[in-house]
Amino acid sequence: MLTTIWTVLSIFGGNKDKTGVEFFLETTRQIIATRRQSKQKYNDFIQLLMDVEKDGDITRDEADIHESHHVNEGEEELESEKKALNVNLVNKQLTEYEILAQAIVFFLAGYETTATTLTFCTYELALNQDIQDKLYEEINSAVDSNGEISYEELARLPYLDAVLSETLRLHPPAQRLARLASTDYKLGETGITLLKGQQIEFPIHGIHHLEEYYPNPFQFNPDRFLPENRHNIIPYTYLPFGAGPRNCIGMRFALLEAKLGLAHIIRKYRFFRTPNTDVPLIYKRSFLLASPKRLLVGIEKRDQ
Ligand code: HEM
Repeated sequence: MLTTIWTVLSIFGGNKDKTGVEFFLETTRQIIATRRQSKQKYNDFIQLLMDVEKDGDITRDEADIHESHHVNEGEEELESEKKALNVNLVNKQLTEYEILAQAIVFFLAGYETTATTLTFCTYELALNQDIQDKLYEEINSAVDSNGEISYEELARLPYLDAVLSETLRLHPPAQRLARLASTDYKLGETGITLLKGQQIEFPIHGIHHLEEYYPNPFQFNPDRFLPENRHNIIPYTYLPFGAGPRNCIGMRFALLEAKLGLAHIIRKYRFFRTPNTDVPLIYKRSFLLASPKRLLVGIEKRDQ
């Protein structure tokens, strides 16, 4: 796994410089060593991984079996999750190498993707003042007298959810998904048979921009994701977090984090288009993460 990460980072960086990975490896190694020495327990991700290493006893929580992407839920999906999550997961232990690999994936997958989502969201809000105003109204009506928003309150705000979902549709941070066929598989009546060992790629960005799934696909229109319209979205045509048993494990956390961040930012600041705002955006060539050459918007403090 680390070899793959190195390759990916080298491609991103455009050279074979391993300094970034080495920094993460060294930091994680040090954290693990210090904790082992002090025997102090922390309430965080690395501690969870260390506990798995120590106890060697991981069995799946019943609730995990029912997890799947909220708009991609179907019998087939749940069945495949059930199969995947019940296989070979008993008594899995992690080596230190695996702990390091997981920690790096979480650093990479966990930060860049959410930051990119919020960046694209501010861009769309800058271009669509009416949508920004509507979002501001919704958020303002939900905060308490201390300016705080509870988890329950955040989760029930339909327009905030719709704005982020539409951002993830129009600008999915991950461009593609990949799977390896574990067996020969005939694709319905298409005449196509996937061969065992073949890699299959799913162009998320392309699927999200097809007129037949999303009318007027290049328009930023959060209404598509409002509760009364959501049923129009065909399962597996909305894939910002992937799908199936190997979909994004950080999805719920990412949505919570992005919603909380956005709510606090929008309450205090307004985004707007400037002469330097590129419309449309100009992208760098990238095989994995969407990355514009530059993304400039104006920002001003709101009168409170
Ligand atoms: C807006 C934010 C995010 C987006 C758009 C995103 C997107 C994705 C996508 C498309 C995949 C591949 C899923 C598939 O192949 O079906 C993935 C996998 C993954 N993501 Fe995220 N992600 C986000 C945030 C996070 C966060 C916050 C974390 C961790 C805290 C995280 C951890 C992971 C991990 C560990 C995997 C690999 C899962 C596996 O292979 O089983 N992601 N993510």
